[in-house]
Formats: sequence, structure tokens, C-alpha cells
Amino acid sequence: MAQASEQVLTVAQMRAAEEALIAAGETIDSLMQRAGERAAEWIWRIAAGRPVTVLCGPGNNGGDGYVIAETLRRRGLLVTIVAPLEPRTGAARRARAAYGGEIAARGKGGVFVDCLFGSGLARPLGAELASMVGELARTHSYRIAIDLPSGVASDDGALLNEDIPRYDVTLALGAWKFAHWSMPAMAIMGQRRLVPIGLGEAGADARLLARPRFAAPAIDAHKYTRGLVTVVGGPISGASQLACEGAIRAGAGTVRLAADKLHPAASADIVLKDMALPEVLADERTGAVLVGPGLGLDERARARLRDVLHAGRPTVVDADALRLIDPAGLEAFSAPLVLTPHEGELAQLAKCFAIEPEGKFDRARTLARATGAVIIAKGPDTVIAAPDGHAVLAPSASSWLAVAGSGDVLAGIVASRLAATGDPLRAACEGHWLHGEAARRCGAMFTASELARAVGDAYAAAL
Ligand SMILES: NC(=O)C1=CN([C@@H]2O[C@H](COP(=O)(O)OP(=O)(O)OC[C@H]3O[C@@H](n4cnc5c(N)ncnc54)[C@H](O)[C@@H]3O)[C@@H](O)[C@H]2O)[C@@H](O)CC1
Ligand SMILES: Nc1ncnc2c1ncn2[C@@H]1O[C@H](COP(=O)(O)OP(=O)(O)O)[C@@H](O)[C@H]1O
Ligand SMILES: [K+]
Repeated sequence: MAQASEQVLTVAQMRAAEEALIAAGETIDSLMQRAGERAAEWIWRIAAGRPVTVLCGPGNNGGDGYVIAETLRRRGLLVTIVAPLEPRTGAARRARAAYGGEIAARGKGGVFVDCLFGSGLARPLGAELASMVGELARTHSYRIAIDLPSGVASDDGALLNEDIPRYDVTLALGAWKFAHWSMPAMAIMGQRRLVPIGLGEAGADARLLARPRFAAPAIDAHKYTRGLVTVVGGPISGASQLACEGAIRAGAGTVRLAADKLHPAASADIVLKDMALPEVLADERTGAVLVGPGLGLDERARARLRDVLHAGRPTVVDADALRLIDPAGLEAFSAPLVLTPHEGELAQLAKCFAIEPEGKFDRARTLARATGAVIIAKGPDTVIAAPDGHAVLAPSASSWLAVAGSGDVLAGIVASRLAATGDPLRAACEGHWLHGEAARRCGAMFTASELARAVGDAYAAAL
């Protein structure tokens, strides 16, 4: 079960969680007070004496703004409130009444705190409000969004207005919302921090990716009990080679390449199996099969994918194989399965499996149900979705991962974790974490081969 700080909530789930707190004796006012004071603590440190302008809207996000302003004012900061709309909720009105400072038409520079709209945003900002937000953002040297930048849709991270300013920090109140970890919204939020307000476990079916815990091999381990991965090669031997290099450092004890020949730069750690593919796959010790990197799209590729699905081993399907797979091919397949599409592959799979929803999260979740596979929908806002509806949102990894071959390395790592654990959701989560951690260790400007070499150190960091 997700820890409260890892759960990701929809607006409806957030309201239900809030009602549970109210049933337990809290009031909206006490929650607003706590949220505002705790957010003010962050802003106090960030402002470091600079003046603060708080833009307050009509709802409870605006109410938070009045609490923030009053808290900072009492601590001696120069605070100005800009309030283009009167408060409309009882709690916001009471927070405004408790504010003893200045309300003005414009700010005084320094730190801009956006409390215009939060999770209650229902439509795009009107032109006047949008230009007021833009102007305040331009005339202040630091920008903080409270809960969400105004103009962001909480449940899917859509931007309802063009030209929403970029923020330096976004303080999520109470719990993470989907927008905090979804494109395009997350790209304008700057650093994201969670301000706890005492919300418990709210029955979320989405959570953030957590750091895994690995263990050293058991005392009686041997190369096959640690996991045997078979990477199915094709004409582009570099891609399968990268996958093998990722796999060998991610926990599996043995990595085999089923291909005619090794890549010229292949390391001695990769075992070539050049007999017929069904014969290689018949090995009962096989813990996971990876098919796709370098496979090609021709008849031979189709036949090799058929052989893999027929063998019925735990399988990771990536790259070219994602273009070839279809509902008929999966009909008789019942072993653990992981699919690793990037955005383009996800769109094509959605078409092929008649998936209706268009948003990344819903699309990945529906595809997981339709295929019985764990889906790793890749990108800066990676979603890992399981067939039972559970989902894991992966905090953005290094954008230096946008380099050819990094997906092949990921597929190899995930296959390695699948061979080691037998659990496709766990393999996807651990694999994604290792990939991101390896990238972090590589710093700037790395190649996919360098990334693969860093996987061992990433693994060691989670022992
Ligand atoms: N859920 C919780 O547990 C807590 C929520 N709090 C705050 O409450 C916020 C949600 O409050 P609300 O539901 O009142 O929502 P908002 O404060 O986001 O505003 C909603 C109000 O704005 C109006 N509105 C929506 N879009 C508009 C637009 N484009 N132009 C003009 N008016 C528009 C709505 O009709 C409604 O009156 C959260 O983001 C958070 O900041 C906190 O006070 C602490 C506790
Ligand atoms: N801008 C980015 N930020 C974070 N991760 C990224 C970014 N771009 C790509 N990635 C990650 O890099 C990998 C690229 O995979 P893929 O597109 O299949 O590449 P390839 O086919 O070239 O190997 C995925 O794990 C993806 O999530
Ligand atoms: K806001």
C-alpha cells in the first residue's frame, strides 16, 4: 500500500480524503490554516527577506493565500495581496477577514505567490486574469505556485491557457495530484514539494515510484537461480547488444543472446545462442525473454515474435515488437508480460487494441487491462500501469535520456528484473528506477553504452 506521501490523487479523491478528516473532527478552516501556515514556512525561507505578493482567487486556494499572507506579515515580511475576485467560500471569507495587511492593485516585486486557482479550476482563465498572472510573474524575480499553477487542470496536467508562466517552485497541498507528475503541466512547475496537512492513506490507485531495495545474491545462489534472461536478437545487433549490457548489470545471473552472431563490440559476458529460436526458448530455466530491440519488422521478425509468444515465458516486448504485436498474437499468452512503448508506440498500440481514452494515464491503464500486461508508457512523465488498475507515476528522470538506444537499455534492465523477481509490476518499477538512477550517475551528455555501464553502480546504490 502506498504511503500517504507517495499517493497521487484526483480532485474527487482529494475531496473524499478531506471529508474523512472533517468527519474525524477537522474543519475546512483548520485544514486551510495548516496548509497555509506550512506553505508559508517554505515561502519564508525562499523569500529570505524579500517582499512577497500573494494573488488570491475566489475559492479555497485563495483562502490559502490569505492565510499565507497573514502568516508572513506577522513574521515581519512586506506582504501585498492582489485580489481581483472576492472570496466566495466561507473558509476563504473568514481567512480574508483575519488578514490584517494591505490589499493593492499590483505587487512590489520580490516573490510572487499564485493562489488564484488550485484544484477547483473549471475552465480557462479569462483574458484579464491571465494577463494579470503573466504581469505579476514578469515583475517578480521568483514565482511560487500554491497547489497548482493557475491554468493547470489537476487531474490530467493539461494547460487550459496558453502562456502560463513558468514557476520556480510548486507547493502541492496535502497530496500529490496527477498534474504534478504529468506533461505538459509538470514542465512549468519548477521544483515540486509536498506540504503535508495530515491526510492519511486515501485509497489511491496511483502512487509515485519509490526507491527499490535490492539484496545481495543468496548464499547458495548460482547463475541460473539469479535469473536467466534471453534477448532475442535481429538484424540490428547494436540494439540487442545494448539491451544485453543493461540486463547483465541489473541483477540477472546469466544473459543470453539468441542471434546468428554477436555484435563486434559485444562483451564476453554475453552468451551467444545461435541455434533455432524455439530450441533456445525451450530451456526451462529461462526467467525472462526480451523481444524487440533490433528485431526488424519483416517476416522473419514476425516469426521470431510468434516463437516468443508461443514459448509462453515471462516476456518483455519492446521497440519493433510493439509494432508487430496484436490481440490475436496475445490470445493464448498467459505468462507475465511487460510492454514498454514510447509515445508513438503507445498511440499505435491504442489503435491496434481499440483503446478509446486519449490521455497518457488512462490510455496506459486501459491498455494494461486489455492486454493483461504491465505497461511502461515512457517519456519524461512515465506511467507504469498494471492490469488490475494500479499505476505508478515515475518522477521525471534525466532529460539526457533522450538519446538513441536508451530505451534498449531500459528493456534489458526490465527483463533482468523480471527474470530475478518473476513479478512484472515490480520488474517495471525496479527497472525504471535503475534506468533513471544510472542516468543520474552519468550526468550530462552520455551515450546508451555509457548508460548501460552505469547500471551496476545504480544497483549497488539500492543494496
Ligand atoms: N482539499 C483539501 O484538503 C484542501 C484544499 N485546500 C485548497 O483548496 C483548493 C481547492 O479549492 P476550491 O475547490 O475552492 O477551488 P479553487 O480555489 O481552485 O477555485 C474554485 C473557484 O473558482 C471558480 N473558478 C474555477 N475556474 C475559474 C475560472 N477559470 N475563472 C473564474 N473562476 C473560476 C469556481 O467556480 C470556484 O468558485 C486547493 O487547490 C487547495 O489550495 C486547502 O485550503 C487545504 C485543504
Ligand atoms: N526528456 C526525457 N526525460 C526523461 N526521460 C526521457 C526523456 N526522453 C526519453 N526518456 C527516456 O529514455 C528512454 C527512451 O526510450 P526510447 O524512446 O524507446 O528510445 P530508443 O528507442 O532510442 O532506445 C525511455 O526510458 C524514456 O522514458
Ligand atoms: K495556484
